[in-house]
Amino acid sequence: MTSEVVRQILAETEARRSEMPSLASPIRVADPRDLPGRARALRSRGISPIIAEIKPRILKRPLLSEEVATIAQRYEADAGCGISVLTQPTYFLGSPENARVARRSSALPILRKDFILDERQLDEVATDLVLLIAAFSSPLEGLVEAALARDLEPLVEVHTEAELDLALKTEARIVGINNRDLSTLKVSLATFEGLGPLAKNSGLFVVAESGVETRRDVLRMEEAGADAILVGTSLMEEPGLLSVLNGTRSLRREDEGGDDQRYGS
Ligand SMILES: O=P(O)(O)OC[C@@H](O)[C@@H](O)c1c[nH]c2ccccc12
Repeated sequence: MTSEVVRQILAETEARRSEMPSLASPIRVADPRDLPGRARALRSRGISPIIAEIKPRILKRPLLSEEVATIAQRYEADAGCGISVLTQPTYFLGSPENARVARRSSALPILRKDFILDERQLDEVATDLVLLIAAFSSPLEGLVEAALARDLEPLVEVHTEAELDLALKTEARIVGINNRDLSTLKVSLATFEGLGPLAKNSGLFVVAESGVETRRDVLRMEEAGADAILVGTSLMEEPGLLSVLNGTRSLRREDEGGDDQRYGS
């Protein structure tokens, strides 16, 4: 079962397949950036690795290139671990250009977030990582291999144990466990707590995705084994929250409630 919104996105993507150019020249990013390496480096400094998302839908409008650049620079300055960029155009109001701008504007690894149904979509923009959704990106094994052949690190997203098993059968080294159920769009952090330890036992780099809003949520995901945590909505609403979520700035009680001072000085 899939939600109406997701069904619509999949139908649109499917319809675009007929216009996609053939595989003349598979794309290759010049100098791939290593997400797990950066996560390790941050962790050794006591910083929680947060993959911060650029998700225009939260602002209900597409972003100007300058805005994408500003957000990307802010995420890097606040010790983010990577940047996730929505490129899905209609529902999420993203674009491949946003991924290009984000990569130009910061030194962080860039994860492209879209609904990848066809190998040719991988050549639309050069990034460091690409999201493949186990429930939709089919055949998963083939798309994982196609990504790896381009030095494009696949992050395979799962929401159930069956999908995790599917991901484990591929060559993927990074798995994302989505706390949001794409059939109901409901979020529960307990999803990661159930599947995270299973994925970790398999030796994968494990990302907790969706529904994280507070420092407490971050610590809860780390407790359950998250190597990195992906956050979209709450950062788009308040970019300054990144330094609170990753623990580089603490939220002081006396500052709570004030607008600008909410996150301490
Ligand atoms: O906004 P949130 O709850 O912090 O979630 C971010 C991210 O996990 C979410 O945007 C996402 C997870 N998987 C996806 C697949 C497609 C589009 C978007 C997503």
